[in-house]
Amino acid sequence: MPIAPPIPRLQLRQISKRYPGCLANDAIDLSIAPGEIHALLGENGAGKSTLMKIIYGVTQADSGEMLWQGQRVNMRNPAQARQLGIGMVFQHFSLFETLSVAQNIALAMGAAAGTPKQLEPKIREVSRRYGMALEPERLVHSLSIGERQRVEIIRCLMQDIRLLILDEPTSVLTPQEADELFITLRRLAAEGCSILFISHKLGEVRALCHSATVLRGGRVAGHCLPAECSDQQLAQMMVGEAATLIGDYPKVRGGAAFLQVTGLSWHNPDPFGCSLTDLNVQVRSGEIVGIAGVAGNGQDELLALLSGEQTLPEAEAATLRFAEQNVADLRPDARRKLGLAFVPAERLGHGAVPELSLADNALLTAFQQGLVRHGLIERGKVEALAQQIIQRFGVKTPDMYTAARSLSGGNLQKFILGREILQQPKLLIAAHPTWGVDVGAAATIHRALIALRDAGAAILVISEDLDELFQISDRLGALCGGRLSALHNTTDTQLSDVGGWMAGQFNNPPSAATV
Ligand SMILES: Nc1ncnc2c1ncn2[C@@H]1O[C@H](COP(=O)(O)OP(=O)(O)OP(=O)(O)O)[C@@H](O)[C@H]1O
Repeated sequence: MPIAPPIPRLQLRQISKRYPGCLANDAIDLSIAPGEIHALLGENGAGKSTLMKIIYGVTQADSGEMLWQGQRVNMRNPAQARQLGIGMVFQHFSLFETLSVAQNIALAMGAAAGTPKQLEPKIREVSRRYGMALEPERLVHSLSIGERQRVEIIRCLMQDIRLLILDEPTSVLTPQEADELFITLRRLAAEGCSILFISHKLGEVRALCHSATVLRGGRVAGHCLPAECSDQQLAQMMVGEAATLIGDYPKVRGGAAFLQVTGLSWHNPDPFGCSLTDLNVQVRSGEIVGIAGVAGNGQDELLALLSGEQTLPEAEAATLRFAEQNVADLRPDARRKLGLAFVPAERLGHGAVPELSLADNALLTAFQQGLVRHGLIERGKVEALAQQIIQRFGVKTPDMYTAARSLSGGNLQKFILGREILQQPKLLIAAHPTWGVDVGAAATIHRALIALRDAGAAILVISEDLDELFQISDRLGALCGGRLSALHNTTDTQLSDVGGWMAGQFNNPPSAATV
C-alpha cells in the first residue's frame, strides 16, 4: 500500500496582499514540512516580511488560503498564531530592561502561564535542553544582544512550538553566537519543529536550511535546495540576472588624517548605557576604517559623539577634530558644514522621519547643499536629488512622494545611504551600512563607499558584519566595553584577531598614539 506523504505543517496557497501602489505578495505558494528548516530569500522589497506578518497574523492577506496541519485557518492575530504553536522572533526585541528574564517571559505569555517564579524551572529546563545558557533571574539590561535573543527564543519554546519564524536572526550576533544558534535550531528541527528562516547571508542559508523559497517582486521566483546552489546561483534567482556580488577592493593607505579622536572619554549618565574610556583613532582622507564590535559596547555613544548629537564642553573640544578644527563642542549642523555626513544605526525615526516623503527626507540632511535659497526651499532641486538617490541606489518605491515608513527596511537603508553619499562628504560616518540590505544592494553600497573613498573622503564604518568590514576596510579595530583596540591594517589581520578584540583582548597603553 503506498504511504501517504506527511501533511505539511504549513501550506500557503495563492496568498496575495496589496499595499497602495504595490502588490507586496502575488499569489504565493509555499509549503513547510514538520522538522524542515526553510529559508525565505529575496532582495529588499521582495515581500518576505509581508508574508511572515500574514503567517503570524500581524496583517491579513487580501486573498488566498492558509492551511495549518492540513486545516484551513483564518489567522486573525498573533495570539491565535501562538495558540496554534507558531512563534516569531523579530529583528528588534521588545524586552523591558529593568525586569528579569523570567519577568519578561511571564509578561509576554500572559497571566494564565504563571508567575515569574513559577516559570523559572521551565525556563531553566528549556535553556538546558536546547543548549542556550540563560539565568532566569538575570536583569535584561545586563544581557548581551545574543542573550536577549535567547530570551525571545526561549519565550517561543515555552509554548508547544510547531513553527518558529526568525527574521534575520544572525544580523545581531557574533559569528560564535550564530554558530550556537544554529545548533539550537538544528536540535529543534530534529524534534519536529518547522523553522522559517529569513536571511540575506547566503552562506549561512546554505549551511543551515534544508530548502528555500525565493521571492522576486512579490512572486515566487523558484524553490531550491540551498546546499546544492552557489551564492551566485541563489543571487541570480533573487534578482533575475547575473549579479556581481564580491568586489575585491584594493586596500589603500590614505592621505592626511581628517578625523582625529584623541583621548576621548565620556561618562554615560544612563545606567544601562556604556561609558567610553580613552578612545584614540584617526581616519585619513581616502581610507576606510572599520570598527567591529558586538552591539552595546559603546557604538551608540561613539556615534552620538561623532555626529554631534552628544556634544562635549568647550574645554574638551579638541578631543575630536575634523582636519585642523576642534569640533567636539559643535552641534550636528555645524559639523555637516565642515563636511560630515552621517548614517545612524536606526533607520526609522533617526535616519528618516517615518511620516515624511522620501523627497522631504532627502531635504532633511541635504538642505545645506544649495536646496534652500533666501529661506525658501527649492522644490525642483529637492526632487531632482531624491530622484537621483532612487535611481543610483536602486531604491524600490512607487515614487519619491511615498512616506519613508512604507518602504521595506532594506530599501529605506539604500535611500539613507544614497542621500549621505551623494552629498560628497569629506567625512562619512556610517553605522551598519548594509544592515538588512540584500546581497545585490550590499554590493552597490560597497562600490559606492569605495568610490567615495577613492574620491578622497575619510570613511568610518561601524558594523557587526565582519565579512563586510574585511571586504571594504583599509584598517580595522574593535570596540569592547567602551574601549577601542588599536587599529591594524586589514591585510595583516585575521578574523580570529578581530574576534579577540571584540571580546576585549587588547591592551592599549593609555592615550596610545594611533597606528
Ligand atoms: N505598510 C505598508 N504600506 C505600504 N507599502 C508597504 C507596507 N509594508 C510593505 N510595503 C511594501 O511592500 C513591498 C514588500 O515589502 P516587504 O517589507 O514585505 O519586503 P521584504 O522582502 O521584507 O524586504 P526587506 O528585505 O527590505 O526587509 C515593498 O515594496 C514595501 O514598500
